[in-house]
Amino acid sequence: MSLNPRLVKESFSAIEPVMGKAVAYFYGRLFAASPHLRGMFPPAMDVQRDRLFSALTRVVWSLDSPDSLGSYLAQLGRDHRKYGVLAEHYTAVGNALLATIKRFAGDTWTDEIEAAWVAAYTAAANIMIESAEADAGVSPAWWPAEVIDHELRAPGIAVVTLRPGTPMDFVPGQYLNLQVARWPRVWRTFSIANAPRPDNTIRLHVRAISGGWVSTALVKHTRIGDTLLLGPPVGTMAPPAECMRDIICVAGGTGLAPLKAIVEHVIASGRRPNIHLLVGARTAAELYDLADLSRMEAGFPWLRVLPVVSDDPGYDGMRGPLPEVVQRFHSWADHEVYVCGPPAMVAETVRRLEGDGVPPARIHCDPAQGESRSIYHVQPEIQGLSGRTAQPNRVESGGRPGDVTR
Ligand SMILES: NC(=O)C1=CN([C@@H]2O[C@H](COP(=O)(O)OP(=O)(O)OC[C@H]3O[C@@H](n4cnc5c(N)ncnc54)[C@H](O)[C@@H]3O)[C@@H](O)[C@H]2O)C=CC1
Repeated sequence: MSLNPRLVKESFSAIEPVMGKAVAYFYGRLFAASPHLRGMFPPAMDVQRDRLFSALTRVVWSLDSPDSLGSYLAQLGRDHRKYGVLAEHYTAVGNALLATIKRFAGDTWTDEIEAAWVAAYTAAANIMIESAEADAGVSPAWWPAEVIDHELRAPGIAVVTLRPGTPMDFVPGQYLNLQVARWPRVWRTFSIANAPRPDNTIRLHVRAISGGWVSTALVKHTRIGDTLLLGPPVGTMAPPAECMRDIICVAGGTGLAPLKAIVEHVIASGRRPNIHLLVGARTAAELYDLADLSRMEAGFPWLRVLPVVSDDPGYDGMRGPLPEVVQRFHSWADHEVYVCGPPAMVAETVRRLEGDGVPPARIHCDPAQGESRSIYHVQPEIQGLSGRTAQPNRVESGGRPGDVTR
């Protein structure tokens, strides 16, 4: 059984335009074959669908980059330990996935394509399983964490400080999944907004998103003394290693969180690069962390914090759309660049910086965070799998798209 990334990618691109239907079909198929799995998922599946789509897209389009795919899958495997599911679910998920791809590929499906998907899924699932098994020996599946501080910093924006029951190792720039008691099985991602601290506390910057269950619970209904559940830290954004270049960080809204962690880390490392931190908000009132940032600036003369307000003509400071302000402020071609915030802001900032000659390898942004943005979540299972394989069965039957209960 050998990998054939080309065949997997070609068949996947045929499905991408109807991905919404395909993902709905996938879950229908999965729950029809394994009804007991439904209870492991949240009541509302909308975010879940996005997560599956994100994960699948990322895996398929990374098949030619085994190193980065391997570390992504290993992280995904470790992260899935918190769902507390069982080994055989990998097979159930694989079967449902294969049936779905076959159904939506229609006439283009061949035995060769099927073999390519079986090989790819089996390899991916085995990396996740092995990584989770290795992690089980050294790290908890999740961390209960106590809320030790809760500050409402602006309308709908809170800074929440947590103390995990056992210390959590993480890299500045990483994020984690979080569950509140009010919404069991609903996990949302938030970046850790500080570098590791001696007291092991973790800070989160949270904006209550309209319709966002977890973010609203965190901002409006969480009190000091409450307990939350944290998944393991994930994500690949990290401080520059051994790099003497100057740094620019472009933070949109609560996208500030991981960039603040990175800046804290660089300051604590003893290095002295010049750091420009551009902090964008729509209104001055939403510059929720300025007091803290000013303190950092006062303690580290190489840091310049530059607030930028986009939607308030009366604001007495730098005004305008953040990507435009970044571009016109300075040439950043020699800098290490970190960008985080709303996806469109990130994309536009990156586009402009690349246009101005910043090499893509020096631009760092993580693909997802916050309640409004979803993360990979295939929801297979993980524990106690030595010697077992997650290989799905060949597709045995198929109905029409939408015929999810067959
Ligand atoms: N809370 C967290 O831990 C993290 C959150 N994020 C993400 O950061 C984002 C933060 O959202 P908000 O605070 O509501 O930001 P926001 O909507 O208030 O915007 C923040 C800044 O980005 C600019 N901006 C927004 N949309 C833009 C666009 N289409 N083009 C150019 N500039 C644009 C605004 O003008 C403003 O300067 C969310 O997407 C969230 O998922 C990312 C990482 C961590």
